[in-house]
Amino acid sequence: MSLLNIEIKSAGYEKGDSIITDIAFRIEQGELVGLIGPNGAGKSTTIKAVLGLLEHMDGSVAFGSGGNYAYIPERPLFYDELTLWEHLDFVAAVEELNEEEYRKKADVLLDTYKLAHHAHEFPSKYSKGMQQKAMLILAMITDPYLYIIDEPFMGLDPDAMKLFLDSIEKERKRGAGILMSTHVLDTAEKICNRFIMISNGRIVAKGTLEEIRLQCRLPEGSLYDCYHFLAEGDGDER
Ligand SMILES: Nc1ncnc2c1ncn2[C@@H]1O[C@H](COP(=O)(O)OP(=O)(O)OP(=O)(O)O)[C@@H](O)[C@H]1O
Repeated sequence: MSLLNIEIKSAGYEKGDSIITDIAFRIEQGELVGLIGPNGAGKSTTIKAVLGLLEHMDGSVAFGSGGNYAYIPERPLFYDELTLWEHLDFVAAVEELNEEEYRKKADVLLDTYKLAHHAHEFPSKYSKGMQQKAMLILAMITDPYLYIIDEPFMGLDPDAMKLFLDSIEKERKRGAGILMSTHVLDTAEKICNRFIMISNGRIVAKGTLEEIRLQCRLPEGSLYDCYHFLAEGDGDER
């Protein structure tokens, strides 16, 4: 059974308003799938459809059984009056995590991401990159079977970027599936197993880089070359 199986005929923010059309794909265990496309193409809308946040949704979204999924939004969200440790305690309570185990795991993650000294401060006051790292820790603490990540690279410094990529790889090896939207194509090309390219609310190509190259007739092309070929002329006009 796939970790995620989505078949959207049409979806949008208001009844009858179709922003995305005929979007269908699956995510299997241990797969990192890149959701790629120009500004306004419909990547965030696709993610919102998966999360069940759209007013208009004609189609189906099926999650594989066996645990929880984690959503990491493009703009981190925190409770103003809670410290990072209090956020961790909150997530642990909601997810009913074993106290001893999650505290041990949290210590390691806080250390790895160099947030141990800031764990009793308010994440709402962190820098952008620190907030992104905090969001990632809050997601990883729950051992999700599926991650849905909207543009993770903005604001991360080179060390944080490497940490993030290492974490993603570790989670993938554990068997978690990951759907990740991004504009950072050279990184996506290196780390994603498959891609879904969206333009004007529709899938214009999907598959491995090899398969996308074939679809674009660019046998030697980079992901950027294929993206450029597929998105050319689309811009953000709809
Ligand atoms: N809350 C909203 N209400 C109405 N329309 C919206 C809303 N959010 C986005 N849209 C519209 O949906 C379309 C797709 O936007 P979406 O945010 O999904 O694009 P994206 O591919 O994630 O772009 P970006 O790369 O800029 O983040 C755009 O035309 C946008 O104007």
